[in-house]
Amino acid sequence: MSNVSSPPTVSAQSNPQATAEGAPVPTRASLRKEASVGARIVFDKVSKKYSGQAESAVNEFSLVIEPGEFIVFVGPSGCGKTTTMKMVNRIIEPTSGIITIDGTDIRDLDENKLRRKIGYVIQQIGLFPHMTIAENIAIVPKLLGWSKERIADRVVELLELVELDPTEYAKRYPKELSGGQQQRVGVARALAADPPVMLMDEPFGATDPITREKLQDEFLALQSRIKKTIIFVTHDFEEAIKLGDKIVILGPRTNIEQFDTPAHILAAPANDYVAEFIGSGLNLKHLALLEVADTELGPVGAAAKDAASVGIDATLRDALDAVISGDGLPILVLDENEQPTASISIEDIAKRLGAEIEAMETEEGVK
Ligand SMILES: Nc1ncnc2c1ncn2[C@@H]1O[C@H](COP(=O)(O)OP(=O)(O)OP(=O)(O)O)[C@@H](O)[C@H]1O
Repeated sequence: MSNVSSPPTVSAQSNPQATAEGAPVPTRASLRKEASVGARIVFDKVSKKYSGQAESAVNEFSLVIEPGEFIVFVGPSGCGKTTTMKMVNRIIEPTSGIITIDGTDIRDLDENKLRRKIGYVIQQIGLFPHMTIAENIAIVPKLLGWSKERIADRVVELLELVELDPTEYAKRYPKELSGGQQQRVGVARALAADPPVMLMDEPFGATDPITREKLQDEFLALQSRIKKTIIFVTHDFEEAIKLGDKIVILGPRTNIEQFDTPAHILAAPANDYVAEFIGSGLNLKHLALLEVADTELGPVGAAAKDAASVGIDATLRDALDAVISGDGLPILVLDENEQPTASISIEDIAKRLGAEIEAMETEEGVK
């Protein structure tokens, strides 16, 4: 479950330079320059058996996550996603097995030190209602003994990072923000001390579909800049293919059914379990990973002058939606300057999809 009883202070994070011993006060530009990149996380035969349970919830789970990778754990309810994630910051202790971060066994790290390396974002957000947004974000830097000036600087930087205007939001209280805005603050707070690792447990799960999509897009853009190592738990396979560099599809007791890129999983599900999990919308989901720009397109003249249009940087999923809503006829493709540059038809889309799947299957076969 994604319930978290721990107070937000466990979502502590660290800046290696930022210790209570008193590091020099960096400027905002230097903070950005020093930003920690992700760490390598290795699970080696990690198991967890809760007392009173007949079977272990997590059973000999082994996985290597490289620095800066965005890994999504997806699987049915109760398969052990959250338990596995919470063992990384030692909210839950494994029964056996080893987890290392950058080569260090996490049991050899002081718990507080460990948690300062790890940002933690959960669905319930856990903002303190009696603290302003700025105070909420400042919790961990304060614990780390940062100067007032440095904290204030970091709060502004983080609010800008998550696209909330500091002058407008810093002094508000959580209840004065929408659910999506609160979730952005949750992300900002987890990033406060620049941790190399982020654990995210269904962070966007409680938001409506439109807000959720927006938060996903924003977070992807953010990750392309900050390059943390992320473990993200979700029930939602669509969310997994949109966000993950790689997806871990889990079966009962965290059995890894497939660990691969979204495109490979869609093109070549490892077994029936995965195929079933992906569901019948497989090809449609695949289209969301392909771009109009990389597709063989028709001439501008193939589309009617008043046809609908799609941007050259859109996905084939968007293009298909536009084609279908335009009665199935070819539509215009617009370049960066919004000028017609080509057309796209259902046949162009189908051809690209077929070629892509064939190429991936061949690649799989060669491996
Ligand atoms: N504190 C606990 N004590 C006993 N059993 C637990 C405890 N926490 C979880 N479990 C059990 O361990 C298994 C894995 O739970 P976990 O929350 O890790 O699954 P999950 O995949 O994250 O599920 P969900 O998607 O529903 O959040 C489940 O069978 C659950 O009932």
